[in-house]
Amino acid sequence: MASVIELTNVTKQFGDVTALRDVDLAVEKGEVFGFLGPNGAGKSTTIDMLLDFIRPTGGEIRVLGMEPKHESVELRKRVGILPDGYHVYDRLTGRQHVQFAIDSKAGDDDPMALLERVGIADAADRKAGGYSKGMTQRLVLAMALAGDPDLLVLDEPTTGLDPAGAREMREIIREEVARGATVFFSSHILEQVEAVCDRVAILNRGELVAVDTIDNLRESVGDGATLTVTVDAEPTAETLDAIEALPGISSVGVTGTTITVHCISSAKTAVLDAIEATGLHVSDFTTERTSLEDLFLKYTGNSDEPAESGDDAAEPATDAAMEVEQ
Ligand SMILES: Nc1ncnc2c1ncn2[C@@H]1O[C@H](COP(=O)(O)OP(=O)(O)OP(=O)(O)O)[C@@H](O)[C@H]1O
Repeated sequence: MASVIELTNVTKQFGDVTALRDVDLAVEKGEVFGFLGPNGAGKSTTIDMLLDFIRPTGGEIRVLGMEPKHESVELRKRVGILPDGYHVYDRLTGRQHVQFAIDSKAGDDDPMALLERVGIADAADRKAGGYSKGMTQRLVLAMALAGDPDLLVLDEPTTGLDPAGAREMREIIREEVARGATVFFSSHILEQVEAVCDRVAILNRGELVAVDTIDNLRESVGDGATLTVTVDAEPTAETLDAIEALPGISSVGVTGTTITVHCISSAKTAVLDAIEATGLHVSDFTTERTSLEDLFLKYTGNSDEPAESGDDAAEPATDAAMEVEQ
C-alpha cells in the first residue's frame, strides 16, 4: 500500500535561500510521525507544501495518493491541518469557526462535540477574537478534527498550551490514530515527540539528517550514560585506573569524594564493582541516560540554537529525558 505522505527528492528555494534540499520521506498509514528540527530547518515549509499552500521548486510530493498541485481541493477535504500561527476571525464565535470547518469538509460532526473534545465548549458562543492563545490553539485543533480526516498535520501543536492542554493534545493524537488516522506533527519539544511518536525525522538546514524511532536513534549515538558515584573517601589513582581499564568507558572525573563516569549503559554495574574492589565503599550513585536534548544536538550540531519560549515553559524539557536509578 502506498505511503500516506511521500516526498521524493523535494527541494524548495526562496530566492537565494534553500529551505529544503533533496528530501526523501515516506510516512505510512497509522503512524504518528514526528518532524523535528531547530528553528529555520524547513519544517513549516514542508508542511505548507503538503496541501499546496506553497509549491516545491523540484521533486515530487504525494499525499494520500494525490498530487497536491493537481488535487488540492479533494486533498484538503481529507486532511485536518493545524497550521503554524493560524489567524482566527475575531468576530466569529468558536462554534461558527468549527461549523465552517465542518461545512468545508462536507462533514456532519456536531460542532459542540468537537469543542467539548478540545476543552472549550463553555466558550463556544464567545467571539474568537477574545480567546486566549491556548484557547485559540484548541479551537484550531477542533477545526482540524472536523470531518474525521485521514491525515492530521499539526505544526507545533502544543504552542501556547498549558501542561494539561499538552497532555490532552497527546490523548487526542492517540484517539485519532486508534480511529485509523495518520498523524504528522512538527515540534521542537522532544519529550512530547517521544511520548507519542512511532518514528521521527530530524531536519537540519533543509536536509534530512535522520529518520528512525527515537530508541534506535538513541542506540545509534551510543546509548551513553553518566554515572555519578559518591564514595566514603577520596579515590586514589588505583581506583581511577581500575575504572578506566573497563570496556565502554569514555571518561572518568573526580571532585572530592564524587566520581563522574561517562560510559555505555551496560558498563554501570562493572564501574561500581571496580570501585568497591579497590576498597572504597559506594554510599550513593545516580545515572542519567543521554538526554533527548543531547541526541538532538548530536544530529543538528546546533548548540547555539535560539532559546525557545512559551510552550517550552509549559513542559520542562528535562524530566522525561532523565532516568534516575538508585
Ligand atoms: N516565504 C519565505 N520567503 C523567504 N524565505 C523563507 C520563506 N519561508 C521560509 N523561508 C526560509 O526557509 C527556511 C526554512 O523556514 P521554515 O519556516 O520552514 O523553518 P521551520 O523549521 O518551520 O522553523 P521554526 O521552527 O522556526 O518554525 C528559513 O531559512 C526561512 O527563513
